[in-house]
Amino acid sequence: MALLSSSEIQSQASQLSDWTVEGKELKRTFKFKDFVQAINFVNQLVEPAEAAGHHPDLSISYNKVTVILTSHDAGGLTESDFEMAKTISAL
Ligand SMILES: C[C@H](O)[C@H](O)[C@H]1CNC2=NC(N)=NC(=O)C2=N1
Repeated sequence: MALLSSSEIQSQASQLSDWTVEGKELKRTFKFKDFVQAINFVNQLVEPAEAAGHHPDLSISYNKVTVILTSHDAGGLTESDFEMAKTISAL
């Protein structure tokens, strides 16, 4: 998947709420009631990530899950990252 230009990134990001572009990453923190709910959310990510062959970088801190999307192969943001952000937002 090809790297997006900065204008493509801006236009894609404008279609997403609650995600921020930070350098070569698309980032969002989700907050839950407790750790179990946070882990449930992480488990829900597994199937769409496997289906897309595109995997988020995750960090979990008690009831918060930070999701970072970047295309490691391409070395930056691609269409796959924005598609996965939309998929995750819709869970
Ligand atoms: C072979 C396999 O498709 C690749 O290793 C995929 C797997 N998942 C991936 N996920 C992400 N976020 N970036 C990648 O470059 C990537 N590469």
